Amino acid sequence: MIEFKGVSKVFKTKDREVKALDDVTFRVEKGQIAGVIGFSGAGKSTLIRSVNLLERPTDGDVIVNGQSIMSLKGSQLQKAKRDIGMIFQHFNLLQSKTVFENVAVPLRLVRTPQAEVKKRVAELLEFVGLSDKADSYPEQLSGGQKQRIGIARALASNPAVLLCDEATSALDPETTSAILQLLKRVNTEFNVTILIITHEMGVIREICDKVAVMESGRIIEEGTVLDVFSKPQHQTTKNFVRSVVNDQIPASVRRILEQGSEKTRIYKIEFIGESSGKPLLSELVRKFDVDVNVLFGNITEIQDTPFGSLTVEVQGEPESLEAAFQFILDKDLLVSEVKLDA
Ligand SMILES: Nc1ncnc2c1ncn2[C@@H]1O[C@H](COP(=O)(O)OP(=O)(O)OP(=O)(O)O)[C@@H](O)[C@H]1O
Repeated sequence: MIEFKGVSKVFKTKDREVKALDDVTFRVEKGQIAGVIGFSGAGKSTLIRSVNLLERPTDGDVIVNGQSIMSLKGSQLQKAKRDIGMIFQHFNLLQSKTVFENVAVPLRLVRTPQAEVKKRVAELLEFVGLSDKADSYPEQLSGGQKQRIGIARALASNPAVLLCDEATSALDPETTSAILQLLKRVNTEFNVTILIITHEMGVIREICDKVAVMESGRIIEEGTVLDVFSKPQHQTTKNFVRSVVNDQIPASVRRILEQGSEKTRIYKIEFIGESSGKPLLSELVRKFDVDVNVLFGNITEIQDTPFGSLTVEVQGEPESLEAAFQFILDKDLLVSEVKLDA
């Protein structure tokens, strides 16, 4: 569990002060995967680095696994930090050490006996699928392989919490997906709570349960990933959602709208999960004297839940259209009429 309570951080430089975090309150439950998204400079790195005190907040409190990390000192703080693993955008591996020795670093720090080190590193390399690379050096690995080693190293001390600082930003889309799936396994197999910071909404969509959107050091919106994707409130959030779910009116639909006819209406039916637009469409055709054409479909998956919209054209006499519209309104579906100025 990670909890930020009114956390602020002010950086003082020679000529000015920067408020990198401004009264941030946010909670990640045990076993959750939470993502924080924001543009460059929003304060994401400062936020994630405050969890293990790589940055010490100037105000507020950070609670990790039930204890205020900021009140700890000396050996107690070291012990608490061992319970927090971290992976980085540029992997931060030691270039002069083998893969085996890189993964062993946290174990060596606490003087783990050699036989135990060997056993644990072998387990970890197997978990990340790189048992055959134990004697290689980081420069001999691909980006994805380096991040797998970063993950193995971060897990060496059996942490309850894993911090991911733009962990996939340097990777291509396919490798990103493989690393995200590995993080999902870390979460489900070891019940590790994961906090991810990213500027890519695709990362949030693929593995997060919860998301917070940051801007100018503040959290401007937060919620479950499904809620934030389906009902984004803030313009910045809408822009992030748009980067993975295209909700613009396509040119072909625009042309129909421009022609404008009282015998045609266009609707966008949004759906989440099991409910889909299909039964509605066949019912419309059966019950009313209208024709229905699907103009545009847009379906994505948030974790394993289908999410998207269908844009349909309904044609008929004005009274049939009105009756069909009332029927749609009575349904428990998110339906809106598509208009040019929308
Ligand atoms: N050590 C520092 N000294 C002074 N200002 C800093 C320092 N670290 C960060 N800042 C400032 O704090 C603000 C937040 O920075 P931060 O790196 O947390 O943002 P970010 O969202 O992680 O951005 P990016 O995605 O570019 O890393 C920025 O205005 C940045 O310039």
